[in-house]
Amino acid sequence: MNKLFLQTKQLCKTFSSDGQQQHVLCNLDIDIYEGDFTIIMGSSGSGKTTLLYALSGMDTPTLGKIIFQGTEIQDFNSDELANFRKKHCGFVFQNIYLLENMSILDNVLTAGYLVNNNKPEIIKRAKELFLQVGLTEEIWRKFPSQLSGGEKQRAALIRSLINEPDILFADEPTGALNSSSGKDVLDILTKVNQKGQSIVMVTHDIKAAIRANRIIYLMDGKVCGELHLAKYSEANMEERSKKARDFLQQNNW
Ligand SMILES: Nc1ncnc2c1ncn2[C@@H]1O[C@H](COP(=O)(O)OP(=O)(O)OP(=O)(O)O)[C@@H](O)[C@H]1O
Repeated sequence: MNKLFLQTKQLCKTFSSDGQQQHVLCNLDIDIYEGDFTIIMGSSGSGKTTLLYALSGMDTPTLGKIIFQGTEIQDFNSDELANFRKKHCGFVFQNIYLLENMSILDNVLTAGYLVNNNKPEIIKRAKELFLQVGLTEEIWRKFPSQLSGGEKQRAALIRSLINEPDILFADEPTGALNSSSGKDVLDILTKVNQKGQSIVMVTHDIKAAIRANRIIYLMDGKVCGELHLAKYSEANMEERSKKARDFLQQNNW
């Protein structure tokens, strides 16, 4: 088993509105391992995004601990949290959030320069990543509004990887894409994971879920099931699809 990397201990998140409390995450103990592609699934409202936001320091838990490589991040102040996110985490979302007034290349470089002021190194890495995901120079010179949804999501992925994050958090990154663009994005995620990138991703899509080697199923803010799979390869697609479908059925998905 890979090295323990990110952990929650008795993690709770409660939202309060109009005098009502909603316990969205309830005493979660989750271990995430380095190099894993971990998927979080569950029905709508089960707390998947809330968990992802807590794990990545984008939101603070109500109770409990989040331990990243031995450091408890829930006690960080806002500057320390911002620093943690900038240095260690990459993010991709269903809504892509590229800056519209900059070229795709500048979107990526700007993210890179926030962490590394060695500009030639960032430019070199950005160009290598663009070519790896099949975005040509003609495309990276364009502005976001001139790209297809799939191209934009690939660009957003490059932006999230430019600083070589320890962990990539993804919230339904294929949710708004057609199946061919979705597959391109999943192929990239699979490739970077095979090179060692740790990924935690929320999805509703079984095609996305079977790229992972671990699926955690949430129900009402608790872990109600977990499936371990071999690392993805085209050769074991059928077998892993069946295992994932059976697992999801057992969990009344
Ligand atoms: N900032 C907030 N304030 C109040 N309630 C919230 C807030 N964020 C989330 N919730 C509530 O917490 C519950 C869980 O939300 P969350 O987005 O984590 O679910 P999810 O499993 O990701 O759902 P979906 O699959 O529909 O995206 C929902 O009932 C939601 O309304």
